[in-house]
Amino acid sequence: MHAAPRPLTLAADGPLSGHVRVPGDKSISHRALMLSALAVGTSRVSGLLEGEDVLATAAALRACGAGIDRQADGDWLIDGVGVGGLLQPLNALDMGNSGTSTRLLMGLFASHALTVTFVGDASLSRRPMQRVIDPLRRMGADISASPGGRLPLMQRGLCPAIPIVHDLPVASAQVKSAVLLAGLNAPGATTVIERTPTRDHSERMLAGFGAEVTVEPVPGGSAITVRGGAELRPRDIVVPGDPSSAAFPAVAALIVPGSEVLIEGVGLNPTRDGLYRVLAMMGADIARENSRLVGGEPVADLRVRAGPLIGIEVPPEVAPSMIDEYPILFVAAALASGRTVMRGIEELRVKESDRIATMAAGLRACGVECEEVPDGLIVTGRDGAPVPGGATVASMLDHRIAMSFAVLGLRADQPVIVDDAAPIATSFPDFLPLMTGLGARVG
Ligand SMILES: O=C(O)C1=C[C@@H](OP(=O)(O)O)[C@@H](O)[C@H](O)C1
Ligand SMILES: C=C(OP(=O)(O)O)C(=O)O
Repeated sequence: MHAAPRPLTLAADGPLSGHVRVPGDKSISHRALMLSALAVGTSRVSGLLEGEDVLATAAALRACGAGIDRQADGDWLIDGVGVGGLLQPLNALDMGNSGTSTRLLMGLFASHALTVTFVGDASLSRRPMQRVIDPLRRMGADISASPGGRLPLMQRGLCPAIPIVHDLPVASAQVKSAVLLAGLNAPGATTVIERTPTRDHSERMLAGFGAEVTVEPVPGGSAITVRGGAELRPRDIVVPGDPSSAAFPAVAALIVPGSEVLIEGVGLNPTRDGLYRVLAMMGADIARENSRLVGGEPVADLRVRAGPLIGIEVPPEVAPSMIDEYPILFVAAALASGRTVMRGIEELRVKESDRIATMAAGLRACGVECEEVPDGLIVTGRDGAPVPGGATVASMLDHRIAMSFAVLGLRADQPVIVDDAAPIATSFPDFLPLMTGLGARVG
């Protein structure tokens, strides 16, 4: 997908300022397309993230019979085929760099009698799929994966699927969602037991489309149950701004002295807002203004002002609510005073890259002291002093690594060169114009 590497360096000559709006939430955008494609009739989605990951989901659903079109006003119209109504795709489905597309679509196709081949880029082809293969096999899918339970893989679904109770072995919203999506076309109740809460967009949106979903406390967690067989009703969805994307301008504003930035319309679902809670514990000045509900999701404008940050021990239980935000938290920690200890985050090792190892290597190259441990990273902050920089860092086909080091460059004595910024287009295609609009300079 990404041809020639595109290096990127950002710098700041003075404070960042302005009002910005980040693109639509990636998790919600994937789910809006998938559930609309299974509804009977036409759904409208406003604010859909038009990043490569979400476009991979759209292309896959289109290849299986859903009508998916972008309107001149930027809204997307989706003509659904009904639960169980997807058609046999003619070619392999290319998931690009997107774990969410792959795992959720595997679930969705597991209850269709279709043979589907999933392929992806070099990063996605290294990521573990066994965590979805296991429950989907129990639901009746026949899956042949590459060694280690990886892509490329071929799957033959069963229609209807067999309802199961699945106790999640890892805290993963993708696995939870895959099982619930398969359960839509299974007779009776399909239940996922979750020990630690993870993002609940699937549960919220399934209920919004008219599926019967219940969440009940069970010893040591909660049981999320979907009842199969219900017809999904089309609906209009407004996608809030992505808190995971907002994290980059937010941390940029915190670390560039004198900055004040307003980020409008940021989704702050409590299963997603961990970074903002942790930054507040570190002393960050981030005010939530104009709190409201958008499309059933809590949203606010974030006013971020630069100021000193204090290193802390980040409570491991917060991890699922900010799992994608650790790379940029490592950057904030690099500018804080004292040590920031971030543990219980071994899941970072199986994202688009090993985010602990990739960030540790790049931070060290930029002169930041850090200690990698099996389940995390301990960063010794520079107490507000700029990092030395003067290094080229590898983004490893990982959008969040690329954006994190671009932001670090804003507070570095010498340039921080990101070797390849092309992956940023997977989740935040307008990252660069947004950052330059706030006063950053491409250096
Ligand atoms: O369900 C989702 O939309 C996502 C869940 C998380 O993955 P895991 O479920 O693998 O933790 C997250 O890292 C990913 O960016 C999006
Ligand atoms: C991990 C991520 O996404 P995915 O799993 O969908 O590739 C991410 O966006 O940081």
